[in-house]
Amino acid sequence: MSDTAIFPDLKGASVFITGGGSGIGAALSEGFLRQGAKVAFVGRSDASAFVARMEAETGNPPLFIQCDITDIPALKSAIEQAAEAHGPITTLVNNAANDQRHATLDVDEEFWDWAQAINLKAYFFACQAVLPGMQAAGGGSIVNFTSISYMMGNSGYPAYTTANAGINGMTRSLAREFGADRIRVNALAPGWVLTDKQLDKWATPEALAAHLERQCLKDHLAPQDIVGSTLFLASATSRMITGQTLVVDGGVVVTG
Ligand SMILES: NC(=O)c1ccc[n+]([C@@H]2O[C@H](COP(=O)([O-])OP(=O)(O)OC[C@H]3O[C@@H](n4cnc5c(N)ncnc54)[C@H](O)[C@@H]3O)[C@@H](O)[C@H]2O)c1
Ligand SMILES: O=C(O)C(=O)C[C@H](O)[C@H](O)CO
Repeated sequence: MSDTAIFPDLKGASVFITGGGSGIGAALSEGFLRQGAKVAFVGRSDASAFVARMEAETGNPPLFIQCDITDIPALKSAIEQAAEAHGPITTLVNNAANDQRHATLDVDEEFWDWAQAINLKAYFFACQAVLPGMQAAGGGSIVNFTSISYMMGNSGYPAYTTANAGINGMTRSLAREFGADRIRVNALAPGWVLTDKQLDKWATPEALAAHLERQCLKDHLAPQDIVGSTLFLASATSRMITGQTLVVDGGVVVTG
């Protein structure tokens, strides 16, 4: 991992990350662990190999709780379990999502509900579950991952882009409602980040070249490129920033 600034207030902080065992989420887990934070994360599949690797490489093992975030009672119970182990959660990172491609005319109600359950509903109920603990702790920071895909007006995954836009509205409303409690709620919109899954599923040479053409900065983003901005939004370094969407995309220029 490339060098990242140290944020002293994150040492010992109780951090909860959805989907923290692979993709961008794994880089985020590692980034918080290297700050000395107490990290709990949820994911659907067994993450014991990742936990062991983090313990070996950072000396600070994360707590993994197996959970499908579309099961809201299970998600709430995982958040309670994390708070019991690490103390009230003062940083929530809503990261888990699914950008499965789909054509508008093929979407049925079941698919729509599934897409919103992962990409929007779980975000809201994770926020709801951590807010009372943050109020009692005197503050906290929530980082909701969204995407530039809806800002670009991309086709090919309309249920996902709808949820991404919804995340920004939810972020601004929660920032307003809980600002007086010193709880900050921000969104982070990555550009195209070349995770193993993106490379495996969607990244053709043509699509990559076309995307780079639209970026001001001519390097593709890696998961590590998202870590510093997330740590910044979590830490008190950004204490007067709330209700914002931070775009980390290499400067994508959106045209007609
Ligand atoms: N990779 C990109 O190019 C990109 C671009 C823009 C935005 N984003 C956003 O960044 C975030 C992370 O993206 P990523 O590319 O790392 O995704 P990913 O699909 O590689 O990883 C998502 C993680 O969430 C977990 N997850 C998915 N569904 C789950 C469920 N129902 N229950 C529990 N865990 C579940 C997965 O197991 C995985 O660990 C997402 O919010 C995504 O919208 C990614
Ligand atoms: O949000 C996602 O999952 C993306 O992959 C967004 C990318 O920037 C997009 O696919 C590139 O056109």
